[in-house]
Amino acid sequence: MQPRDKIIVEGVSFSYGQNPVLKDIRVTFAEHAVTAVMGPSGQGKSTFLGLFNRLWDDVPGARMEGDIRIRLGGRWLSPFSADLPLPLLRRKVGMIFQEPNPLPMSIARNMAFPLKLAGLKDKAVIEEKIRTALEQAFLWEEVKDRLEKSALDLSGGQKQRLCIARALILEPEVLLCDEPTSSLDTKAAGVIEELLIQLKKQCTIVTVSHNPQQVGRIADRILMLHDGRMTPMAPGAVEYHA
Ligand SMILES: Nc1ncnc2c1ncn2[C@@H]1O[C@H](COP(=O)(O)OP(=O)(O)OP(=O)(O)O)[C@@H](O)[C@H]1O
Repeated sequence: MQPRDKIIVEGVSFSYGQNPVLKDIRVTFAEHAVTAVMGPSGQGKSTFLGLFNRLWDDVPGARMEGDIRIRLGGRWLSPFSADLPLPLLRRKVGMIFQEPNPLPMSIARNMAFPLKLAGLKDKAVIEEKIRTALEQAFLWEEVKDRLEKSALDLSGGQKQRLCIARALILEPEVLLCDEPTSSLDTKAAGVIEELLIQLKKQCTIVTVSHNPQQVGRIADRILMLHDGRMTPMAPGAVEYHA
């Protein structure tokens, strides 16, 4: 069966003030796939990723033209739609970053935090959701006996899996990953790679990576960003120096 589109990007250009970064990008993203965005440093990969959850809303002078549609809850919506308030958009389009960013509080409170922001109060439901998300992120077994301990004492790889679990707890339909393994050692990075492959069953994943080997292992599709333009790459054809 042909995979369905999850995201459609139509003629998107983006600039920071006088600095044009993205030029007339037209691309679609398939549901339940890992799509990797590659390209040399400073070409706009993070900028592109951040368009899907309006990360650049508050940057002075930032301007986007064109259209983005994301199929959320069965409806095609623009991230800028009045039907999609920013907190809801960010629940449905989760994001993880290069440096894991747990909050300076316990593992359990890190996990409960987004649920409480979303208005959930039932303690038993929160506990169940925490367990499910930590299991999905391959972290439960490692932390189940230390949920009340500080998240800051976890290893780098564990912190990144905690951040993934914290995004998953909101049941996102899209997960944006901005170089999610670049601060990790090879072993910890391998766990995250395996995790992303598993997570595409439940989410559509768009990941930025500088690592052609990694992309070869995890991506169903590769897009190269260069000079503001985006081009699909054949698997195996990816070779560049960042
Ligand atoms: N908040 C911002 N304000 C102004 N310019 C920015 C901002 N963020 C990024 N830029 C500029 O936009 C361009 C693209 O940056 P971006 O971080 O998106 O590239 P990248 O491909 O993700 O880079 P890298 O691979 O090094 O992470 C760069 O010229 C950068 O200086």
